Amino acid sequence: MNARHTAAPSTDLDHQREAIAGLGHELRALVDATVRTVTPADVLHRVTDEVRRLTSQLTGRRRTRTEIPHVDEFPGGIRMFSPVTGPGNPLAPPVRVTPDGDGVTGHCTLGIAHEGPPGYVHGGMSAMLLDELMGWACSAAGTPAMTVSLQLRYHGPVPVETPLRVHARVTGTEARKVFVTGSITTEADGDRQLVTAEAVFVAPDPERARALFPER
Ligand SMILES: CCCCC/C=C\C/C=C\C/C=C\C/C=C\CCCC(=O)SCCNC(=O)CCNC(=O)[C@H](O)C(C)(C)COP(=O)(O)OP(=O)(O)OC[C@H]1O[C@@H](n2cnc3c(N)ncnc32)[C@H](O)[C@@H]1OP(=O)(O)O
Repeated sequence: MNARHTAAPSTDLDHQREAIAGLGHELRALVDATVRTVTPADVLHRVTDEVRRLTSQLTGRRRTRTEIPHVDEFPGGIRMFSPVTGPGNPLAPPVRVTPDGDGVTGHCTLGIAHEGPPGYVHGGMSAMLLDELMGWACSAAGTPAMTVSLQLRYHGPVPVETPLRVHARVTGTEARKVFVTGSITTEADGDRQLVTAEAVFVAPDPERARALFPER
């Protein structure tokens, strides 16, 4: 058992978030094992039955499409099930986001499950990381907003199984529009930008925001 499971949670919310993160962590390991295994078909069939049995245990009420999970802070905070930063989402690496001097920086390592060319990250995955981090930069600048335009340049392939750094910063605003740039480098070579991005985000007007996020 690792520290993730033994640390004493301070509140019910912490307890729930820890449980969600614990399941996400194990599912991520399952996904990695699934895309790597060369095990014979009979073992795969056995595991398939076992996974089906486990899935059937997640019963009870399911959240609705627009429901914001009670473990989340929206907008601009913890998103437990984000496909990029959510510790509870096995699709997420997950990226750890920290504020920095002029925006936000994300740290993550992608696996074979995120592969495009063999050994390298899928271009759509790079776009997703940048889109998300640029969204965090908007929130960090006090303007939660949604992407209306995203342009990427792929300068060099991004390796899997290599610690990465994703940086995003707001370069300007114009009424509800926010202009943002972003980049991906390896941790080892922070000067060599492998992917760069430019995006426009728009903070929805209040009426639009109420219609889009009725549960907020
Ligand atoms: C109740 C409080 C809640 C507040 C919550 C507010 C925001 C929270 C939002 C996000 C944060 C949450 C989570 C972050 C998660 C992920 C991060 C990754 C980001 C994404 O994954 S996000 C998904 C993909 N994203 C979309 O799904 C957007 C689809 N879109 C729309 O839903 C509308 O577009 C909307 C609502 C954004 C704005 O609608 P609207 O009605 O409020 O604004 P409007 O149309 O008036 O445009 C205003 C000005 O933007 C210009 N403009 C518009 N489009 C443009 C374009 N393409 N290029 C250049 N400029 C453009 C116009 O030209 C005008 O400019 P001007 O005023 O100068 O004419």
